[in-house]
Parts: sequence; C-alpha cells; structure tokens
Amino acid sequence: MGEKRRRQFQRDETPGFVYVVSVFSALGGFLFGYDTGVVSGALLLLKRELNLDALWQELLVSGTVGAAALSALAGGVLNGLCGRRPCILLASGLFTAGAGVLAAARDKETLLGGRVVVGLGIGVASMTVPVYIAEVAPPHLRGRLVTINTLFITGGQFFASVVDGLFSYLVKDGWRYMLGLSAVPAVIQFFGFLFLPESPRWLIQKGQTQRARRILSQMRGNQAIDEEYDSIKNNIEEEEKEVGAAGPVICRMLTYPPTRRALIVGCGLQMFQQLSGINTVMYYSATILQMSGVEDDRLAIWLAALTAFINFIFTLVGVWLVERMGRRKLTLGSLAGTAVALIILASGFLLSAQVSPRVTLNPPDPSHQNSTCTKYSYCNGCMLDPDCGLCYKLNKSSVVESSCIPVDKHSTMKAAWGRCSNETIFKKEDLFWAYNFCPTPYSWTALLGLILYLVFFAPGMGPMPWTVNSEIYPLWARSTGNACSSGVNWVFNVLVSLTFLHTAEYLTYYGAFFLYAGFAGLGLLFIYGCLPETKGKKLEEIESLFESRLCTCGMSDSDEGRYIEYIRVKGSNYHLSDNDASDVE
Ligand SMILES: O[C@H]1[C@H](O)[C@@H](O)[C@H](O)[C@@H](O)[C@H]1O
Repeated sequence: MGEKRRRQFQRDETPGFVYVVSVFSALGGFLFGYDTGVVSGALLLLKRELNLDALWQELLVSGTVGAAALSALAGGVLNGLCGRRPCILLASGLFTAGAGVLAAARDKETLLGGRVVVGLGIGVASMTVPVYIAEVAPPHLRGRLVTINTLFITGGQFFASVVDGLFSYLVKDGWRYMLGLSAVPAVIQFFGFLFLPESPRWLIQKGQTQRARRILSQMRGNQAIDEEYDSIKNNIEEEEKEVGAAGPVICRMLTYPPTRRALIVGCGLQMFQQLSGINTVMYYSATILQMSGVEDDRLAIWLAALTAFINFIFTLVGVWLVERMGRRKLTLGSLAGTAVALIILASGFLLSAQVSPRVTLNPPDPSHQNSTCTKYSYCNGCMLDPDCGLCYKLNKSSVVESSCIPVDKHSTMKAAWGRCSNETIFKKEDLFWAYNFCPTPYSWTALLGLILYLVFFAPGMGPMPWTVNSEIYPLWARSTGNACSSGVNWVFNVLVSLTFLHTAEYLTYYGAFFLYAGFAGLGLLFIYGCLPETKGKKLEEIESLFESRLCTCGMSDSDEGRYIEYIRVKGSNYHLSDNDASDVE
C-alpha cells in the first residue's frame, strides 16, 4: 500500500476519543508549566507585601520543585498499584487544593504549605501523564501525542507569564489571582477524568481483560484490536517468565540488562535536559534582556513572556517534527544547536565582562556601614554581588560618573542611598541604575544566544526526554522507570537552579554558561552513543532495542537499512503486521 494511502487510512481510523483523552491528561502538563512558571511574577509582589527575605523567596520556589522530586518517585509505586487514572485524579485534586490554599494564604508559612501541595501534584502528574498517553496512543501517533504534553508544559509557562504581566499592575493581592487561577484547569481535569478510562495496558497487566478490551476498541475505533491486545498480553506473560515477578521492581530492573540500559538512557536524558541549563535561561531571561538595554522592570516581565512564548512555539515545531525526523535525530540536532547557542550566550557575557565599565566615583557611605560595594573597581564585580548595583550616567553611549552602591533592601529598582536612591529624581537627572547587569555594547550577542537557545532546545531537548521515557520501558517496569527518571529531572532542576547564582558568583556568568555548554557536549556524546530510535515501534517491540550492549545504538542508524530490506523480502503482510497495527487491507 502506498505511503500516502496508508497515512490516510491511519488518519481515518484514529478516533477523536484518543485526542480528547490526550488533551485532558495533558492539562496535567499545563498545570506543571503554570505552577513552576507563575511564581517568579508572584514573588515580585509577595516580597513587598509579606516582606520576604531571600531565604523565603528561595523556599517558595524550590519547595515546589523539591516536593515534585519526592512525589514523582512515590508516584511510581502509586501508578503500579492503583493505575494511571487514580494518579491523574490525585494530581488534579492536589493542584486544586494547593491553588485554594495559596489564594487564601495570610502568611508565608501557609504559602509554603500551598506550594508544597502544588509540588506534590506536579511530581505525580509529570510522571503519570506521559505514561498514560503513550499507553493509549496508537504507535504512529504516540510520539506526537506525548510531545503535546510538553507543549502544554511550555504553554502553561507562557500563560503564567502573561498572567504575571497582567496582575503585576494589581499591586495589592495580585499574587492571589496569579497563584489561585490554576484551580480552573485543575477542576476541569478532575471532572473530565471522572469520565475517562484507565489505561488498557495497565488493566491487562492486572488481569481485568474484559474492561481492557472494551477500552482498547473505544480507542481504536473500527480497527481490529486483536493483534494489539494479544501482543500486550503475550508480552506480559513472556516478561513474567523471563524476569520473574518476585522482589521490588527497581531491583528486577537493575538486574535485567535491557531494563537497566533503558533506565540509564532515560535518567541520562532527563539529567542532561536540566544540565543544559533550560531553567536558568528561563529564569535569567529578564537579566539577559536587561543587559540588552531594557531598564523598566515591567517591560522586563513582558519580555520574559516573549521568551516563554518562543519556548512554546518551538515546542510546537517539535510536535510537528517528532514523527518525521524520529526521536534520535531530533534530540541530537536540538542538543547540538543548544550547545552552540550556549557558547554564543557565554561569549556575549564574556565580551561584556571584558569591556565592563570602570567605577569612577566612590561617594562616602552616609550610614557608615562599610558595605562590600566600595571594593569593586569594575561594574562586573559590582553586578555579581547581589548586594550592589551600579549608578551611572551616559555620555553618547559610554558610561561616565559611575559608582557601585548597595541596593535598596526593599526594591532592586533603586540604590539604598545617594544619587540613585529616589527613582523619580534620578530618572529626571539622566542617571541610570543597573542591578544584576552591566551596560554593554555586546548585549545583542547574549540576546542572540538566548533566542537561538530556545529555538534549538524547545523542539527536541525539551520534550524528547519525556517522550522517550514514556516508551522505552516494558510494562512491568514502566511506572518505576518513569518515576526514577522524572525524579532525576526534578533533582537536577533544583540543583541547577539553586546553584546558578553561586555558580555565577564563582565562575561569573560566562563561566556558568560555558559550563552548561560543556554539559551539553557530554550529553551529545551520551545521546549519540546510547539513544536508539523508537519511532513507529509498538511499545512491546521497544524492549528488544536495549538487548545489545549499551552505547551501540549509534550503529542502529545503519541497521535501519537492513531492517527495511528484510521486510521487503518477507512481503507486504509482514510489513503490515510488523510496524503498523492499523494497516490491514
Ligand atoms: O520539558 C520541560 C520544558 O522544557 C520546560 O520549559 C522546562 O521548564 C522543564 O524543566 C522541562 O522539563
């Protein structure tokens, strides 16, 4: 059958129900993105209203991510025991409860409680949703549908940044709306899932075969499901014979070579996703943009929304590419581009540091509190010290009359004392206040690096770790495998974002971005050597890809030719049943 006709056939035969189910579950991804993204804008208002110090701000951000790491791990056990549907219901329940607590909070302790509850929801959702979608999707659409989940994550981040922008004008209580709004999609998901089915693969594993058959045929429309059903069932029986059913799943996974290899690949992908610095780039987009000459805080918030938008739009490109290029090529291309973008970004910071303006004035401190700011003779040192900022004038784009002054404790928009301590006055006198950045003629290099970073990262390294993890483990190991790899993702997320400021202080900004470029380079070698192509394969076939020694997958590109040849010799029947369950004629 011609390629075109087969595609048409598959399209006709995939019932809308699969899309409905996928979109409802991907709301979990939306909430993951929204709740991790919204906090930066909420903090701007919260820190003024509740007088939050740096430690509390850090707690409110990383409390969520830390809780997500723990609950992703626990989610593995829950998924195995109770199924995917109860876990998604639990996650949406947690999102709703957390949003309620946050919107009504009166003190910082309650806020922290709410953020932890939301984090518990994010962790469970982040590991369950990709697994669930992969298990209900037909093979030819699986990559695309799971990638839609990441599209919803970045969509959630974008939506959050717009909400942050809008409510930043509502100085009093704006944060309540920002944090509470996520209850809306959470409630929709909860009620939606009361009517949506359990994963048929999980049901077959638990022996509920009648229900599984019914749901599978609902998902496949008028296609015959016998072949798919039998292959899932045989696979489970074979696995039990081969691996046994005794002992904790993680021990069985580690002692059985194919699952051990899959686990290394899955966790490695998630680790390199975070080590290539996505969340520092997202978090630091405002600073990078400020370096490019954006001085207004509010404009910086809106431009950060633009950054989130680029991330979102290019994830869409990933959804389009995943079934065309395949996972392996897409991930490799994306990471290579990301590494180059990181080098450009780092070079932008390096060039800026090299032409860093000199500090020319050292006015005496009226409060006589010997601050560290006076010891810097260049803007670069002053910028890296979180307590100081640069107050300066411009003479035809060159910096003059500059001094390094302590920042105001309540607002980073002005200095604690001196010429730049009163916003309305210093703006009239043509003075500028630079906190966290230095005025530089090379800002365009950093800006170019930032845009290229997102353009390359978003279609591949953003979604592929989640997509690949949802498909590389056999059924008995799927929830545990995804729990471990999602846990790794969250742990490295905390590590990288928490250490970023210190890394920047010790290594400077360009050092930090060169470091991430180095990690991206290592990731490239790892993926080149170890990631096999899973495009179009049935979940039950994928296990065999990990049968040979790890890091021989680079050779599977050349195997592809052999595989196709083999199919052709065997004739069309074999072709149809091998790769493509729907293709019966
Ligand atoms: O795949 C997602 C996505 O790329 C997000 O933008 C990022 O914030 C997450 O950490 C990541 O897991």
